[in-house]
Amino acid sequence: MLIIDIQKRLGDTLLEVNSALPTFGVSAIFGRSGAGKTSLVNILGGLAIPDVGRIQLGDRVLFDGQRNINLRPEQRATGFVFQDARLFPHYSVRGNLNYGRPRQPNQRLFDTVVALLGLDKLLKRYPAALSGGEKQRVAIGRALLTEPELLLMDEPLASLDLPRKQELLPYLQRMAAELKLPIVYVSHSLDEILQLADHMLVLDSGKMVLNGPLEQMWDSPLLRPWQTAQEQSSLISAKVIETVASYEMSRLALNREISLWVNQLLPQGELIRVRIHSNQVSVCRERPQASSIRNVLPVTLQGIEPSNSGQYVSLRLDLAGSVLWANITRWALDELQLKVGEQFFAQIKGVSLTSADIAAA
Ligand SMILES: Nc1ncnc2c1ncn2[C@@H]1O[C@H](COP(=O)(O)OP(=O)(O)OP(=O)(O)O)[C@@H](O)[C@H]1O
Repeated sequence: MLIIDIQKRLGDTLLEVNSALPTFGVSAIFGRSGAGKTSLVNILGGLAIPDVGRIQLGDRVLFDGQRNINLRPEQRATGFVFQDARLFPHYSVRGNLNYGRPRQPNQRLFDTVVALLGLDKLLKRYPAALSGGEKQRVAIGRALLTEPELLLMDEPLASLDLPRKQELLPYLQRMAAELKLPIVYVSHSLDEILQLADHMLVLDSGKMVLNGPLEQMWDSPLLRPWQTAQEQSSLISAKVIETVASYEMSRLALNREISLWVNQLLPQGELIRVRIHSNQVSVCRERPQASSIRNVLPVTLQGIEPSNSGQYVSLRLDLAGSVLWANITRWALDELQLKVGEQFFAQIKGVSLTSADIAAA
């Protein structure tokens, strides 16, 4: 565990975090501008000092105010990746990658990182001849080659345009999946977090308001301010149990009886996280016959929440133990006379799920 129990006054804001993050996978730090995300990451890396508290990574104490322990950044074994790549312009890519490596560098790790980040063809180039996305890949490689025990990434995609972001995301996904290294990842983007993170900590005005596994945090009402009705969604993890190559569809098992078809060919046996937009889910009392919709799934109504605009309501449904949200009009709610505890069917179009909605879990 990465134990964080700190306080720091930042002007008018008191940053106060008391939490534990897992020491595997990607933990996203999310929140509004000025919430304290960068300050928290700087504190973890030793670039800023808390007023009081303790930070412990596994059994290593990085900071303990009471015991006067404050490891310097280089003693903490943390790698940093910032918004801008901060490469040395007079060093080649190879020179940048070698900067800050241990005295007896691990050649196998060098080869792995170069392959993982697709840097082999860039090694002789200088930063001026790299695109923004390529520079960030080098910055990430350089951080990994310092052989850190914790990688801190402060909005590494924020300075890139959308095509460059999309170019870099698969590298980050591969890196997160293949390296056994905890990553703390600051982001403004729920889309990015969906693609990368396993865990999410949300800060609001310096206070931690959410902290837990991504699926459990995803539909929290506290995240609503970031989501328009079109963006409201549920997040469900499931294993790929069947693929139909001729139709490019895959079936995900939600439990022994219930499964979800998605319009992607996915690797058999892989655990997948899928986002289902609430506007793409409709409900019906009877199972429709001969429908074009692939997914007609039994659900139980757990709750009905009004929307801000009052035009529609959000139904909280139990789908094989996972939460599924459906937005329907108030008119439909009145007509169907839905009551909490009732069982009926949810319909989800397989084609409503795109690659941006699907990530490895
Ligand atoms: N050294 C400091 N002294 C005084 N106030 C500070 C200091 N550092 C940060 N702050 C303030 O603390 C708050 C949190 O800043 P921080 O940069 O950590 O937020 P953030 O969530 O990373 O924001 P952004 O998403 O805009 O980068 C802001 O209001 C900022 O002005």
